[in-house]
Amino acid sequence: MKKLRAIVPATTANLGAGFDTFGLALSLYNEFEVEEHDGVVIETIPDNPFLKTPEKNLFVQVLKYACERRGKTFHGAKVKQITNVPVARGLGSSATAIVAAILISATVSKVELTDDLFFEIAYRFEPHPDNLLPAWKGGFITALLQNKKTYYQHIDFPQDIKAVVVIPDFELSTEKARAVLPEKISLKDGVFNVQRASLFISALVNKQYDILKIAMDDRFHQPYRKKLIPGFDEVISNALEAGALGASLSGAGPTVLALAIEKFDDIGKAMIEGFEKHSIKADYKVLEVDKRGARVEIIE
Ligand SMILES: Nc1ncnc2c1ncn2[C@@H]1O[C@H](COP(=O)(O)OP(=O)(O)O)[C@@H](O)[C@H]1O
Ligand SMILES: N[C@@H](CCOP(=O)(O)O)C(=O)O
Repeated sequence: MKKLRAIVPATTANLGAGFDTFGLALSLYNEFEVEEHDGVVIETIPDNPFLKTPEKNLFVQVLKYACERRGKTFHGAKVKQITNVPVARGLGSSATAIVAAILISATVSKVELTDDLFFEIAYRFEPHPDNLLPAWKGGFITALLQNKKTYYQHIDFPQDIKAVVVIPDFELSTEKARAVLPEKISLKDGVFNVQRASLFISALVNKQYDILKIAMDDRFHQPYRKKLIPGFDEVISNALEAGALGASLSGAGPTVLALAIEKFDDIGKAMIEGFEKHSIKADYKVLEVDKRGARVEIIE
């Protein structure tokens, strides 16, 4: 096997009312380099002892599965990861690892990567098309999984909208953030979210940005998850006051997302203040929408 590199964008899922449905690729990238090796050796930049453990490293686990699925023995791999997407912060870090390994396996085995093949492998590791699809294909995607089939649509995301993501300095695993969700929701809350999710799509298509503020509200997950995120309400209201078009939890959190066409730094700083009032340190990034999705390069 040659030395290969996969570059995969971060994603922000849900965007408020589109819980388990909407996902957007962002201009922040994880890189995964791999070459054949006896045994597994993982280097992570920056150093991350957790990700250097092969059993915890989804990139290695998916590579191994994809290799064995082809009837081959997995002898190991030398992996170098440049991790710009923080782990367990609601920016689709696990999806970057899964997508990278699937794309690299398909390239090595010279197999055409169909949707069926992609999802057959990906869903063994993470059942979230709202992260997997934008990480793979880029842009904004609305998706659903029914009877083992994934239905999805790409929607043009306005060029002038940027994402301000405010990343607090604590981790929240997707597993933990899903464990606090209720089994059932009321009809009233169901209607609330359907109305807002539909309005969100219409506002994007018609470029009617003043509607985004109301369209990004949610009753499916944020009211439950915010208990795990000190300052959440204040961070959202600070973002809106500073000029954001709309704001929501990013994925399962704890990162908070604001969409904006101006005042990006003011919005980022105001959101950080919201966290700081609750003694949480945070950092912000102003990101573009990634339209390209994941890619694989042959290095040597
Ligand atoms: N960049 C990565 N490389 C390899 N494995 C990863 C990576 N990011 C996450 N994982 C694995 O996936 C698990 C689940 O991560 P998760 O909580 O879903 O994070 P995120 O919300 O950032 O996707 C982690 O505990 C880790 O074992
Ligand atoms: N729809 C999922 C998305 C999880 O995204 P992540 O980036 O936090 O893994 C959810 O909200 O649980």
